Amino acid sequence: MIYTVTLNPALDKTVEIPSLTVDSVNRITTMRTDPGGKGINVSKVIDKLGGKSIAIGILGGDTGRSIQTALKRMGLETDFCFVEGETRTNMKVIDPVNHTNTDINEPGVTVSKEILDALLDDLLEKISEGDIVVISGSMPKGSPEDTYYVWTKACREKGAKVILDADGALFATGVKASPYLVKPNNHELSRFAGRKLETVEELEAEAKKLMQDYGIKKVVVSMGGDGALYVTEAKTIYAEGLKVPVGSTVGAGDSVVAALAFAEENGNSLEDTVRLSTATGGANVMCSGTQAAEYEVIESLMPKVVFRTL
Ligand SMILES: Nc1ncnc2c1ncn2[C@@H]1O[C@H](COP(=O)(O)OP(=O)(O)OP(=O)(O)O)[C@@H](O)[C@H]1O
Ligand SMILES: O=P(O)(O)OC[C@@]1(O)O[C@H](CO)[C@@H](O)[C@@H]1O
Repeated sequence: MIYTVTLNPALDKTVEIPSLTVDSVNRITTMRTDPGGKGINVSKVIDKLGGKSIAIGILGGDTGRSIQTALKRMGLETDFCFVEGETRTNMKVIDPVNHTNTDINEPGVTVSKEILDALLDDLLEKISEGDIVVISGSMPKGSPEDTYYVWTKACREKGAKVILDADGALFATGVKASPYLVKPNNHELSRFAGRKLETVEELEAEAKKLMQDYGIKKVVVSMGGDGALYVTEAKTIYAEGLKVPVGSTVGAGDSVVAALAFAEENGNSLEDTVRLSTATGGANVMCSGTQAAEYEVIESLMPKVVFRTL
């Protein structure tokens, strides 16, 4: 089974504002809302790929209830813990004239360490050897900085494979617990390295260093429209990004993580994983908001994926 952990979900409100201008009145031309937060997006995409997952995490208030209802309506299995406060609403502003995507993310609810510990205990009771646990996104206020380290270590000790997708200090502490796979984007990996990594060679070297230093088995470095680098002990593959019409790039990384988890569960070869992840990423950027792409679109893109072993 695949479990996705979203400690700080969000209702994503995606609005279109042609020629967005700061210090001025801006008018919205279209808008949509989607249940979001990185782990939740992963669960939505796994479902489209034909897989099953259980989405866990923390929700609060009417916004939290509307997210839970939307996910149930999609047929997803969930097991969220409800806390005091209101789950955040994140604004995603798309400017179709200047081709920009601007994220305005709220901080989210405040939680206590006791709530996090209870949620982790609950997860540890559910998981067993061979399960996949996807831990991604930011954490609610009040969470200790080492939360992803603690969760990764505990899940790993139960024999689960942890996929970690986080940024900054959450990533830097999380990797110390040896997750199975990490998926930083090139900017996140640069921040971790403390210097700008520009070439594929520099990104591959840093990914290999991560694997050596922390015992991580696989590192996937995504590079937006420039594709992704898949680094394993056996080989490294570079996949070009697909040329697709862009609806919204928000959640592109989550869709790649979903494909990676799904491929891992199914024991896919690295080549098949690369094809599926690239097509899933491409199909999802064609969608508006954080809507998950239909499998037919993903399938139609698979033969177009271009990759090479480095
Ligand atoms: N403009 C684009 N055109 C085609 N494919 C894209 C584009 N942007 C992203 N992708 C696909 O999605 C994958 C992940 O994108 P990206 O590197 O932006 O992830 P990310 O930074 O983690 O995203 P996010 O944090 O918004 O979820 C890329 O490797 C690529 O396959
Ligand atoms: O604030 P975080 O947790 O880092 O990111 C949250 C978020 O931007 O990530 C998803 C896209 O990846 C969105 O659904 C959501 O709004």
